[in-house]
Amino acid sequence: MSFQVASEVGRLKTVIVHRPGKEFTRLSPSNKEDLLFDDVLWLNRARQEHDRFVGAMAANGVRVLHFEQLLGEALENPEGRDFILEHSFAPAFVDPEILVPFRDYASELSGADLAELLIAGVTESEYEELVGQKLPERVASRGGMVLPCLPNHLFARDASAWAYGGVSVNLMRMPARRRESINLHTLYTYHPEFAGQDFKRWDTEAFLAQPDNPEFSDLEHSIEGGDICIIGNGAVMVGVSERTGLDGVRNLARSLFNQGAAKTVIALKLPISRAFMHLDTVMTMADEGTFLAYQGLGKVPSITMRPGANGQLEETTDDGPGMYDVIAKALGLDAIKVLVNEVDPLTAERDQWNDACNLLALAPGKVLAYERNEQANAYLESQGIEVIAVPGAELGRGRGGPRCMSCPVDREAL
Ligand SMILES: NC(=[NH2+])NCCC[C@H](N)C(=O)O
Repeated sequence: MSFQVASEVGRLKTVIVHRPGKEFTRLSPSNKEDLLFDDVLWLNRARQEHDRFVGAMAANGVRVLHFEQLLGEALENPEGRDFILEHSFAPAFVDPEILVPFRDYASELSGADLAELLIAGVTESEYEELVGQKLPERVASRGGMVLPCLPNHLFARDASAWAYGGVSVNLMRMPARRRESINLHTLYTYHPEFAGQDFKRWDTEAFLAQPDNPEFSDLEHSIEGGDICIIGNGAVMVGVSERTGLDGVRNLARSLFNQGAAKTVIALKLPISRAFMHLDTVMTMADEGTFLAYQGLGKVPSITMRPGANGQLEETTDDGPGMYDVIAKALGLDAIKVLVNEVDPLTAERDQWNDACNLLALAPGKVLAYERNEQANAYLESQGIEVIAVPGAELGRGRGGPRCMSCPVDREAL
């Protein structure tokens, strides 16, 4: 397998996805907000939709890897297993009183069963049956889960993101998603198809400072893949958002520059809100030099980072008006094309909420999009973009579309 993501739109070759599973049987009206979902899901329908999504990629020659299977395989490696047992069964996530028997139980599982348990979590009632011990009264009275489920693995884009010849395992902003990074680190470090292969890690120090650190208070260091857009020509555009802090962008820029993997990183300052949680909820690429943007985004301020003297970052700021020129310059183009569907603002807002801007390019000018955004897709077609529409009535309830649900590992250069 080769590992190289040098653009957003070159022909997509290999991708990691996560098919929704048992974790969604735990998503409920009382916990959905903490788990970052706007509604509960009908699991079987969500799985059918996801199969269509995967089928559309496979039909276009994409090799689709399944996260849960990869994690299970990585956990067959004793060191991978030890790492995950130590950091996931840690006081930050599991009540200290049950930590030891719970970890002992988990350590006996097969790789596949342990992977499922880590993603699906364990409810209080399951615990007693599985571990064969009564839950202490204090723990049992919480009415929740003794190991929380991780439904946001569905959005495979966020916890790790590939850029040029390497991957960043990300420091997630929201507590509900922090354990995802532990799983991704385990996969990339211990899975036979990834371990020791020819790729870099952009995160290492940041990640290792985080795995199960209960304080994790320095949110300016967080970064999530939905904010990271590999625009090409050695440039990366990163949203500073509800999820990504400016220091997180700077850390990524330093890692990329130190290895000569990139020469420009543009930090775009987004409004801080759930609807705009990541850059890819409001702006993605559809073709070479061509972007699709939500009309409500407008032009936002940016900081352009380039390698400076003595390993420092050289930063140039723009207050907003120059946004498109800043991007064009990083791409070495005279201008970029930004497609904005000028419809009634309420329509635009509804479409954006349903991920109309969250495109996954399979090749230049050929994108996957949710079929529900009929009018937005017709607009794209009118602009010469080929749209392959996939269902997302259930999948979209967590606010993520085709781009969010995919983690490209290998993409042809332009
Ligand atoms: N790249 C993205 N836009 N991901 C969407 C993530 C949605 C997820 N429920 C969250 O709130 O974290």
